[in-house]
This record gives sequence, C-alpha cells and structure tokens, in this order.
Amino acid sequence: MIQLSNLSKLYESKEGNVQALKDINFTVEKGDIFGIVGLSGAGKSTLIRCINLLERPTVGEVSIDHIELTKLTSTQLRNVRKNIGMIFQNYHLLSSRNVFQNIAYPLELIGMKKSDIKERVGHLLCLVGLEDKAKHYPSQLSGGQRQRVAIARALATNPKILLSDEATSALDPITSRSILNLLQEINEKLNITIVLITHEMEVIKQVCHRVAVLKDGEIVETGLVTKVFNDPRHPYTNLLLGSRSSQRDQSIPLDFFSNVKVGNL
Ligand SMILES: Nc1ncnc2c1ncn2[C@@H]1O[C@H](COP(=O)(O)OP(=O)(O)OP(=O)(O)O)[C@@H](O)[C@H]1O
Repeated sequence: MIQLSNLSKLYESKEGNVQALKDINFTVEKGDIFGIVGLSGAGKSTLIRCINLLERPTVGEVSIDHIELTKLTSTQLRNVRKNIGMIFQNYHLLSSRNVFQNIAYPLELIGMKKSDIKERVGHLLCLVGLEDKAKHYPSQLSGGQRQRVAIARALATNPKILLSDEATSALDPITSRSILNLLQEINEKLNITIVLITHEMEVIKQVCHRVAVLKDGEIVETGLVTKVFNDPRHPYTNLLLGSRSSQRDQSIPLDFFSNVKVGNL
C-alpha cells in the first residue's frame, strides 16, 4: 500500500519559486493500477518521483506498507527502492549493452550468480515477448520493443511496485495499446501495484482502476475510473475528457484492440 499524506513540493531557485504540489493526499491499495492524469505542468512527474523519493517533498509523508520513507536513512531507503521499479517515456536503456545485458544490469548490481541471471533474464524476455531479441542492441529495436526491454529490466529484481512515467507517450496508438496490455498482464499475473502518470484520459480508461486528476499541483478529483468517467465532478476533468475526441485512437475501431495481444507488435 502506498500512502501520500499532506504532501507538498516547492521548488526554490534564484529565478523564483514554483509550488509544484499542494497538499496531496491519496492511497494506492496493493494490486491496484492507479493513474494520475493532468496537463503539462500539472505536477505529474514531480508527484510520481516523490513516491520513491527521487524528489523529496518539502512537506508531508510518503509511506509504503506503513514505512515512512522520508524518515529512513539512505541505506534503508535503498532497500525500500529495491521493491520499486520505474519506467520512463524515453526508456533510459544503456545503448552499449544488448537487450539481455540491459535486463541483467540490475541483477549484476545486486550480485546475482551468472547462471541465475541467465535463467531470470530468459524468463523476463518471455514475459515481455522478446525471446528472439536478446542479442539486439537498443538502436536495433522499435520504440515499443525498447519499452518492453525497459519493463523487463524494471521487473528484474521482483519489485512490488512499478512506477510508469508517461511510458506510452512516445508510442503510436497501437503500440501504446500493446504496452498497456502488457502492464495489465503484469499487474494481474504478478500482482504488482502500478502507479502511472499520463496526460491522456484514454490511457486511464484502458488500464487504470482508480484515478487522481491533478491540476496546478492539486488533486481536484479522485475515485474509481468508471465513476470519474461517468460522472465527472470537476470542470477540469470534463476538459480532459472532452479533449479525448482529438486524441490518438479516434479513428481506430474499439474492437480492433481486443485482438492486440502482448508480443504481437
Ligand atoms: N527541478 C525543478 N526546478 C524548478 N521547477 C521545477 C522543477 N521541476 C519541475 N518544476 C516545475 O514544477 C511544475 C510541475 O512540473 P512537472 O514536470 O512535475 O509537471 P508535469 O505535469 O509532469 O509536466 P509535463 O507533462 O510537461 O512533463 C512546473 O511548473 C515545472 O516548471
């Protein structure tokens, strides 16, 4: 369980201060797929980075399974972070390492035996549908395949939580859908809690159970996705829902996606 309480973030600089987050409160239950949606500058990246303390909140608490992260020593925090994987819009793969070596990297860092690494990476390659790409380098892969490698690497050490920072934003609609299907499969098969940020309501609709709508650093609405979509309470949510008509899958029939399976693309 992830719990954020009274969390605020103020960026201070010579150029001026920015109140990026204001009094954020929410709970993500174990096994949930929780989406945070908002327009550019709403504070989404700051918020998701506060969950693993890549960004330290100015005020407030971040608890994971009732452990308050802001009070931990750096060694304790490193241990907690082993349970949190993260994926990014730009994949962050190591270009000098092939697919196998990229996925193996976090396992090498924790000192796993070579034979165990081989077995674990093989398993992860199957999970993300890239068994035949082990020796390819990132430059030889499509965006969707790169994101699959990044997902496999993020799952390598068996985390309980996966944070997704706009992981599908750089992808075309069909590839994006296949990555979202993969995240859903991972959530269901491995019971991993997923927190994702996005600027697209369509992404929220496709995979999330619950959503928080973030505007100018504040949560203006939160709840079950079905409820927020069917009965939005805040004008900003309506605005985001309204903008869906101009977004990605407008021209693709919905039943098309039911045939898109992990590994097909
Ligand atoms: N390191 C920083 N120093 C100062 N201000 C920052 C810093 N990082 C972010 N900000 C400011 O905080 C606010 C929230 O930024 P953030 O990147 O969290 O928003 P976002 O919703 O993720 O935006 P986008 O979708 O465009 O990435 C913005 O006004 C941004 O300019």
